[in-house]
Amino acid sequence: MTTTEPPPPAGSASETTLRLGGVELARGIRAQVSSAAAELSLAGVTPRLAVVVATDDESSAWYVRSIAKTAAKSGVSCDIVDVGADATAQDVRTALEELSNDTSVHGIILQTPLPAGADFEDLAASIDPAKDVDGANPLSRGRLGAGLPAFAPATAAAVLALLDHYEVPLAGRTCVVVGRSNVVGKPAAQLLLRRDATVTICHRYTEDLARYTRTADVLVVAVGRPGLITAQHITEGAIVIDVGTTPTAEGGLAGDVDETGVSGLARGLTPVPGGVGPVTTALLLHHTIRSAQRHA
Ligand SMILES: NC(=O)C1=CN([C@@H]2O[C@H](COP(=O)(O)OP(=O)(O)OC[C@H]3O[C@@H](n4cnc5c(N)ncnc54)[C@H](OP(=O)(O)O)[C@@H]3O)[C@@H](O)[C@H]2O)C=CC1
Ligand SMILES: Nc1nc(=O)c2c([nH]1)NC[C@@H]1CN(c3ccc(C(=O)N[C@@H](CCC(=O)O)C(=O)O)cc3)C=[N+]21
Repeated sequence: MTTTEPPPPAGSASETTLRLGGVELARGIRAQVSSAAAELSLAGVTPRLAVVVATDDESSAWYVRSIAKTAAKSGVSCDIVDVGADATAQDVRTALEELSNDTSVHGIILQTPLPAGADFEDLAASIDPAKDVDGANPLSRGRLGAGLPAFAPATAAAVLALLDHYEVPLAGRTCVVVGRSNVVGKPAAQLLLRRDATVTICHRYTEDLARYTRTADVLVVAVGRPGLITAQHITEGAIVIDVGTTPTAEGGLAGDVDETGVSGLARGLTPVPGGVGPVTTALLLHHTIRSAQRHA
């Protein structure tokens, strides 16, 4: 066995897979956030986001660090409210209620996962819908599903923002979403449906996953299992959005898609890191700005 992979020969098919990076797009969104934050501050309002954490999960920690760093650079004030991984559901609820009642707070996000015995859907109902910048309150979810104005979960919004940024047509196209969490898979599917795509949702109980994913013009994968999607799961020319972010032993992040395997087959693939993640963070702040503007 060789320890290093030989580079692909010049002119090989892998050159045709476009890297659908999110860093540039995120930068643009952050620039909008910064100028809107500056305008708000002239009006005496400091946009403020509160992140409620009750987990030691590494993937969540990555995200929280990324939110705090990006907020600091963009003129958004960010409070990390860490109630501890041993918090009770009532501890989390109390924190969410206090932040909902605090008029200086414009955005609230509750990180997943939660401690055993704390139900996300149940707790998210305590987030003031006006401050629900990650679309977690069942009221926001229902409105989104009904096609009414509401904040979409930032990750699902980031999937659509990337597809739009790279001008991927959606109306009438076949989109397959792998993963059905309320935070990512389900809302992403709803947003795609709203854009007139034909949408299939796959999950743990889907038999013969590849049978469905191979039908996809656009494949969105949000599972959290590195290497789940291989060359046999996609059809030539597919656009693949990899939402997965699993921390690796080396301190990096791994997506759900076997990048080497699908390269040359997919028309485009989002990298991990540097794809959906940065756009998610930027959009969360963008939502916070919109909430602060309404408040002002
Ligand atoms: N980049 C970003 O901005 C973000 C990245 N993430 C990452 O995305 C990933 C998914 O997050 P999240 O939705 O919260 O995770 P969840 O664990 O809540 O959901 C995972 C989903 O994947 C499904 N699933 C599990 N195994 C399989 C399988 N073998 N085949 C098909 N489906 C499967 C599950 O199905 P079932 O429902 O049947 O159990 C479930 O619906 C994680 O890696 C997370 O870190 C999350 C949010 C933002
Ligand atoms: N209620 C809730 N909503 C979430 O959206 C949510 C959550 N809980 N719990 C944890 C997961 C994980 N997640 C990530 C988002 C961005 C990056 C991200 O920005 N990653 C960068 C790298 C980060 C960095 O460089 O600091 C990248 O992919 O390039 C990672 C992970 C959101 N999640």
